[in-house]
Amino acid sequence: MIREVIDLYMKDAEVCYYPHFFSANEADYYFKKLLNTIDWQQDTITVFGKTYLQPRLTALHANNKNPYSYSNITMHPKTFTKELTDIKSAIENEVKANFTTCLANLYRNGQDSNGWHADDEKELGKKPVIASVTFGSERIFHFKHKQDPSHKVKLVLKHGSLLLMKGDTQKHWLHQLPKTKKDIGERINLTFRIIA
Ligand SMILES: O=C(O)CCC(=O)C(=O)O
Ligand SMILES: [Fe+2]
Repeated sequence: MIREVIDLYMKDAEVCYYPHFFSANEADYYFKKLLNTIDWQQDTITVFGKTYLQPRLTALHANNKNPYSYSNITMHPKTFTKELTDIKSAIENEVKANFTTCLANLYRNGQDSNGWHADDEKELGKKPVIASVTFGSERIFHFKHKQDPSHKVKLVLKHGSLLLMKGDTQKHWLHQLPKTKKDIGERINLTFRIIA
């Protein structure tokens, strides 16, 4: 299959965006299925010694037993569901990587968010390949260069889209999913990663 792909041409990074990686029908199907079959939970995180409820629900799935730790929490994976396996295969056909792990995020409404961070934990390796899929309400996504914060990139992550981050992206850039005052519904994000 031939799909539209947009290279973001960001300095010190390798990022590309597939606005319609999945068809509208596939995306509708996966959104409903994932909402109902994933065991979503709200974890607490500790940042600078203070404990907060995460402003979103999450789940970790993998084809190995390797945990994933960030912001002082350690998640232990469950096995992949049928839909996660199918989505992973569709991405791997395009991306030529073998993902082990999926961190799933459920943003319940515009008040749920994901603050500035880089996915640079050492278990992801030196140049992590991260494939990030969106189902449900579209949201704005921001990048900011670590050494040159005036260097910013914004994009809208659409229903059924795929954002691919590789190379030195995590080394040189932060990303976030800000809150929005818009009255919007749920968004599911799946980030496929390699944790060997
Ligand atoms: O929801 C998103 O699009 C971003 C998720 C993300 O950055 C992460 O889980 O590391
Ligand atoms: Fe991230």
